[in-house]
Amino acid sequence: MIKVTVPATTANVGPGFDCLGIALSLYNEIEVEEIEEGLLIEVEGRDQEKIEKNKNNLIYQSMLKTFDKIDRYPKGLRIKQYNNIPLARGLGSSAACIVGGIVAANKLMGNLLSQEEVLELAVEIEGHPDNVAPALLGGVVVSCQDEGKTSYVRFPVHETLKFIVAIPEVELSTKASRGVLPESVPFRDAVKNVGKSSLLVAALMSGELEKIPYALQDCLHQPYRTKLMASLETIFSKAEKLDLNQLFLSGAGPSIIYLSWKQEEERARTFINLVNTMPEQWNIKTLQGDNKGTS
Ligand SMILES: Nc1ncnc2c1ncn2[C@@H]1O[C@H](COP(=O)(O)OP(=O)(O)O)[C@@H](O)[C@H]1O
Ligand SMILES: N[C@@H](CCOP(=O)(O)O)C(=O)O
Repeated sequence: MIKVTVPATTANVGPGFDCLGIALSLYNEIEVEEIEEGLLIEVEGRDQEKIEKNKNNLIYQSMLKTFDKIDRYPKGLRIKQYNNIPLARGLGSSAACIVGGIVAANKLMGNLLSQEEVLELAVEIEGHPDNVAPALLGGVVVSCQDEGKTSYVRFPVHETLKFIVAIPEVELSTKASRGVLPESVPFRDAVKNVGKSSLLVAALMSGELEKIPYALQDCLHQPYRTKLMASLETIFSKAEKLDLNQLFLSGAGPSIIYLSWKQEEERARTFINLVNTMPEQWNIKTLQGDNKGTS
């Protein structure tokens, strides 16, 4: 029996659209074993009723692509999923399946793929590197995909950072959320995002946490995506008035994350109280960064 544990991820982190992601201390577990024939899929935990338990299952599909790449196949397969990462909430649920499936298939067949090859295949399946890279490697990962090649730099998440994650019951698929993004943006918005994302990465790497709130502003995707849910627009607008500006949309949303650290507990409570005034049911989780990645 092969067992794989995969962390949730928060991608974009404000201005780092499609190129910045952080692994979080919320995990899915996958167990796989070869059987005589056929495909058996069991799913337990969060959103298990929404997950396909047949050949369309994303973990199975990711495993199959791995077997194709190494040209080795099991006789039959049993997959068991234990889910804690909610689907379609912007916490890298699909990335966790893709990375978990590839790593599990690779382990089952004798680890013939290198970590780089695992990452390349994961990016090919997901279509962008900013979730799958931190899901595989842990930590903070700055990644760039160009002409089929992915390059990245990984560094550990600062141990004092806390991620106050507000998760609504409402779903928003990554595909739908990407569909509302513009074909082009004003040059000044592009320049602003380059500056903010560069400053954000430098502050995360150097530990100059006080510079993070100023660096978290985004013009490329958040202004368009927050319009998809009235409460998102309200929370961002009220948070700005309350000077709670270390707030960003997690991945493609709809979850939002308030970044907190020492001496910030009071403001984090103000954020939680603000979220709880919204009409929908919101689940609040306080997470740390994950520096292990998939194991
Ligand atoms: N835990 C999971 N198990 C199986 N399939 C999943 C899981 N999470 C996501 N998927 C598949 O990936 C698709 C896209 O997932 P989505 O939730 O939109 O991505 P994300 O959570 O990364 O925002 C879902 O429609 C589903 O088919
Ligand atoms: N860069 C992507 C990130 C999607 O993250 P997810 O956790 O919502 O899948 C995007 O913004 O579409």
